[in-house]
Amino acid sequence: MKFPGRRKLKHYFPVSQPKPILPSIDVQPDKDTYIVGLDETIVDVVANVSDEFLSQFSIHKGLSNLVDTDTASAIYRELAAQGCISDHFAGGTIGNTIHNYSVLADDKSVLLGVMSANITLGSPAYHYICHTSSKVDMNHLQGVSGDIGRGITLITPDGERTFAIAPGDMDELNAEHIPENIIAGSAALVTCAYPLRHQGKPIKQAMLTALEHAHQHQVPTVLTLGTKHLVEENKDELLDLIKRHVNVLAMNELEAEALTGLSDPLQAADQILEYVDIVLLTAGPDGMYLCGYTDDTVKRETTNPIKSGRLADFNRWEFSRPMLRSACQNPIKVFSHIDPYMGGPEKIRNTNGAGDGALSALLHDISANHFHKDSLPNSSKHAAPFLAYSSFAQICKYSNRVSYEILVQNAPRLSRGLPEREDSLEEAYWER
Ligand SMILES: Nc1ncnc2c1ncn2[C@@H]1O[C@H](COP(=O)(O)OP(=O)(O)OP(=O)(O)O)[C@@H](O)[C@H]1O
Ligand SMILES: O=c1[nH]cnc2c1ncn2[C@@H]1O[C@H](CO)[C@@H](O)[C@H]1O
Repeated sequence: MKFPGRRKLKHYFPVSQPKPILPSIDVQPDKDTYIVGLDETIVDVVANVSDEFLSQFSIHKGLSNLVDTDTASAIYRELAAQGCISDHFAGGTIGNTIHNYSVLADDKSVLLGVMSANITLGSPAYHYICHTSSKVDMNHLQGVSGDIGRGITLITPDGERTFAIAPGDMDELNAEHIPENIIAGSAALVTCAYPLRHQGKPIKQAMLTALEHAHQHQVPTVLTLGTKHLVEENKDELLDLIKRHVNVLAMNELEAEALTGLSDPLQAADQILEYVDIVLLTAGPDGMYLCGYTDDTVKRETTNPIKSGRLADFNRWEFSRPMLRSACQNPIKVFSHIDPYMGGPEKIRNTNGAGDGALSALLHDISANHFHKDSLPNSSKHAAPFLAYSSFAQICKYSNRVSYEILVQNAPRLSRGLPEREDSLEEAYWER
């Protein structure tokens, strides 16, 4: 082979040197830092519609609606006839979260779920694979004969997104495809409550098995609630699952209210902290809350202005780092809140995936702590068994920033990482 430019022969094949080790794509539990996500694999079929279109098919705005095959086909036909399907994006709330994690961390993650065994051009599975980061290890997926799920994503003129979900084979994932060793070596396991609405399907048991493995191997477990009516319809079962298996619970304010009956996000988070160690609660234009525990001996006071809501001076200890409640001798609750980055974008393209983006940033912080602890166990950063690398306030900033990035684009997944250094917020703000 001829190489371009002038080279010395000995540089062509440096046989006296050991072969360079090529980075492997497969996750290696003893070497890599990674997270595992279990999801209903779904491709989002995006269409812009009017509010009347939603009423025509009795679709509840802002929520994830399960539809049967006939209704899905009728919606699809109508959208195709009106020519308003704009895109196919890989979706699924956990698929989005771990893809974003891999983009932000520039590191590996593992996806557990199903995938069509035979993928044809233009099929849902094809779109899914095309739009997923190569750092997401898909070697543990279960092959199925049919299609993955289709999430018809209906965007109304206000930018709000509503789903009509046609499940396909997305719920066929079975417990035999849950690799215990991969979960045991991970920095966190993240999954969602959606499988609970498919009671007779194998995915529910697969999810429980994954959570049990994580629990057994002291891997932090993260659950996201999905959508409001799912919480309303499965509240008791969900609460039971949360109390037994979940460390970090993510939700929006509607799901928090459905779970607790409390419309005030702070009060809802306060109550949910009786069951879990960290609560990530996103509240659309009202920003987000990150709440949890730290030990009294390592609490740190904020230098930000003190805020009060239904709880007085609630953000006082937001410069503390999260800990498992069981790891604290004297646990204290910590609450942090942040308004949308730069007051929110001037134009929201699509809110789809904004909450998933926030969660991926939190997961990145948790895995960074795991990595740092593995590399430098004696560092003062690990003087106490913290769950995350940064403080509640800092994680809020990061999560909020990622959500902003999702709001200004059409897809629910990041196409690139965040800039290393942000412009000064003030300058960028006043320039626009
Ligand atoms: N209208 C808005 N204006 C400003 N910021 C917003 C708006 N909507 C969302 N955000 C930002 O995005 C974050 C997450 O949004 P939201 O609460 O809508 O998530 P979500 O309902 O869980 O979304 P999804 O389920 O689609 O991932 C908010 O905490 C906020 O920072
Ligand atoms: O029933 C479901 N199961 C799994 N993911 C879902 C379901 N409904 C909607 N989404 C996913 O949620 C993401 C935004 O948070 C969307 O990308 C959509 O695919």
